[in-house]
Amino acid sequence: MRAKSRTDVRLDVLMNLHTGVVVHAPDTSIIFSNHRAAELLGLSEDQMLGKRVIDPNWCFIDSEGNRLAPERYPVSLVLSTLTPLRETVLGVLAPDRADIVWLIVSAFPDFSSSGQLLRVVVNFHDISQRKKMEAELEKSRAFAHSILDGIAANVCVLDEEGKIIAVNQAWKDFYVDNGGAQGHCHEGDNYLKVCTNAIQSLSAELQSASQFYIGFREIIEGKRERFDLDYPCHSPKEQRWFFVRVAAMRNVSPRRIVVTHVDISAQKQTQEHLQKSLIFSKRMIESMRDGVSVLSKDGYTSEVNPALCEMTGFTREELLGTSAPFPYWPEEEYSVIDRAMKKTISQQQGDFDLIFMRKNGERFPVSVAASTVFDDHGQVISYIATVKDISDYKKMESEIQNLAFYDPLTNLPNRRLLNDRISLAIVSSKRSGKYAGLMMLDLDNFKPLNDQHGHDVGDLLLIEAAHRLRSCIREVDTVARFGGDEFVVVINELHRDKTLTDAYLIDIAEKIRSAIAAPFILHSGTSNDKASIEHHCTASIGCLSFSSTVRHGRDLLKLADKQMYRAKQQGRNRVSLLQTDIDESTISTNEPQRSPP
Ligand SMILES: Nc1nc2c(ncn2[C@@H]2O[C@H](COP(=O)(O)OP(=O)(O)OP(=O)(O)O)[C@@H](O)[C@H]2O)c(=O)[nH]1
Repeated sequence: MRAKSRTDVRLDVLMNLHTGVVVHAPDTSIIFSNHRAAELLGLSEDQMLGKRVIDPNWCFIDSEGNRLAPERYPVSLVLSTLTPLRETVLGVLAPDRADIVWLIVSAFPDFSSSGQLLRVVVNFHDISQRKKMEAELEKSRAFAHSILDGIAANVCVLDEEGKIIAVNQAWKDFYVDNGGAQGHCHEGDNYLKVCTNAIQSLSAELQSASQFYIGFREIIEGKRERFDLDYPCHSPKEQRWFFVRVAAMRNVSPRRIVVTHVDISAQKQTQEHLQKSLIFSKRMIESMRDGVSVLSKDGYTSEVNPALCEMTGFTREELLGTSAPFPYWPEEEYSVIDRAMKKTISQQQGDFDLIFMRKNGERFPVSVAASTVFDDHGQVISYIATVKDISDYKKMESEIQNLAFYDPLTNLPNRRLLNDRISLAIVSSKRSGKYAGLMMLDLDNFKPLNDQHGHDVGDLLLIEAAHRLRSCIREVDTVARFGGDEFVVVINELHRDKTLTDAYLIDIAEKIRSAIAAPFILHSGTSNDKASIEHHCTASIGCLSFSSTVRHGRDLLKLADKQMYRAKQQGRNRVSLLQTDIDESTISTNEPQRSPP
């Protein structure tokens, strides 16, 4: 077999090159095409050789997918300009092929030594795969961008030197909102320069600016991966706050850094309002005149106000952190207060009158209003109790009680209480079967003392007379002021025998009469003008014994009154006893007829 000539070898190589090669004559007709060219162009060699116009359905398209007119084909351009065409990207639409084959095409004119155009050599190779990857890449870039643009935060991506290489839509909008020119958004600028300008124009706080620079530099230098910062970005018109996160992307080379700014002004404002309202509540609690104690949901004291400390005598430090039994609970009241606490927990609130204890051990009455505090989800946050010291109130209450039942001048029981005591004596007599005694006493010639020395001196005598009466009887017995200079004495459970009772009654009445008959030394006048008055006074006493045969105290009082007037009539300063056993008939026939003695 004949060895191939060098020309044959070259032709073989050319024919089998991986690059497509087509040679056109100056009239554009194809004079050479290798296998790869036919393959890439989607034509048979027969369809190519000697042809100018190929299949009408066959064409080149540009990168946008537009069909190219034949005069813009590479060969036509070289023929018209007689200059080379380098690396043009073209797509081939072949009739029998579904996919576009993308080529990178170069074409060169070939001249003779005399400068005559001999041919145009066109070469091309397949970049479809690369194009496909680029399209995929573009798709994923578009996808990433749409995600970025969908983020409300301002995001920018920096290269390893801190240059901004991408920003999202929110960043662009923010830039424009802040007076930046539409279309420009710092892409290509160094991020630190952008920050410096922003800080200068917005007069932000220097401290957060320097924190930011340090953190940012460390990320750029790869010393740390991430940092977060809240920073003020106030404009003359607005108070704004931002949260910034600077983070290096993971597993990305070369290094990329993502900066995210989130406007947290609303959150900050809410925080500030919350802070203010917390301070307000604290001040309010502090300024409350009632004591306040706040317990955590676990029952530990988390707050107390100065009023509670003052009231109890314990310091804030001594009360904070304490749990039941609290230092101001008296031991003997533990169970009562504990019940109140449990009631508050089960019913979410409660009002209680309790006894608390001061640090010095003194007990004092308090009124406590306790309630449970819930969060928005209905979970218990704490318990709060306001504590009012009601010592004064209780004192007043007892004074009112006194006024209702006691005579303010002598402090003896008044008529109302006397009626109760007589009723009790009747009940007690029924139970014991013993007689009780009743005395009606009227001072003799009291009026002249008033007339001569005035009512104040008369008052002094009434007070002293009350003392003397009290000293003549037992604790269990009663001396009441009936009115004016009249007193009533009730003596309980004397004897089962009436005669003995009467005798005993006379004894007491005589004792009283003697006590009243003793001279009264009355000190009148002011401290500068004091006078001592000696006054002699006597008493007329009507007395009777009674048992449970009597139903109404008022009947006894009427009978004793009548008896007392008898004593007056008999010459005063004496005791007169009703000797008959009292029953309904005695009462009806003994209707008192007061007449002046
Ligand atoms: N100082 C003073 N006098 C009173 C008070 N209540 C009543 N009196 C006076 O007490 C006097 C009682 O009157 P009488 O019992 O009729 O006068 P009396 O001089 O005691 O006469 P006899 O009872 O008949 O001996 C009246 O002058 C009343 O004004 C009082 O609270 N203080």
